[in-house]
Amino acid sequence: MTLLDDDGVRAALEGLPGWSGDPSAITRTVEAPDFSTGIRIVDDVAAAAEAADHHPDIDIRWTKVTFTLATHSEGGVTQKDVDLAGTITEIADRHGARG
Ligand SMILES: C[C@H](O)[C@H](O)[C@H]1CNC2=NC(N)=NC(=O)C2=N1
Repeated sequence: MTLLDDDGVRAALEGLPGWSGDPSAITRTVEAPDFSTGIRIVDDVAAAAEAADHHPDIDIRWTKVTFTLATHSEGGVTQKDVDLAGTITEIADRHGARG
């Protein structure tokens, strides 16, 4: 899996609303309608991560859930991270999260 450079990450972020980052990692904090919904988002993301064999760092703070993605084996952001970020966005949108 090829590492994305600065321009590659910038271009990818244009297609990922709410995400920010640089070639080391990309991140997004979503705000769920309530704590339980946040946990359901995390549960659905966990299933997607297992299916993709690619796993985000996840920080849960009441209704705010932060996802951070990097490909550890490559030392930075790859297409795998961009793809999972898109899936996380779909999941968060489906559960009515903002941010
Ligand atoms: C063997 C397995 O494919 C690797 O350990 C996977 C698992 N999940 C992973 N997740 C993330 N975010 N980065 C990785 O490099 C990674 N590697």
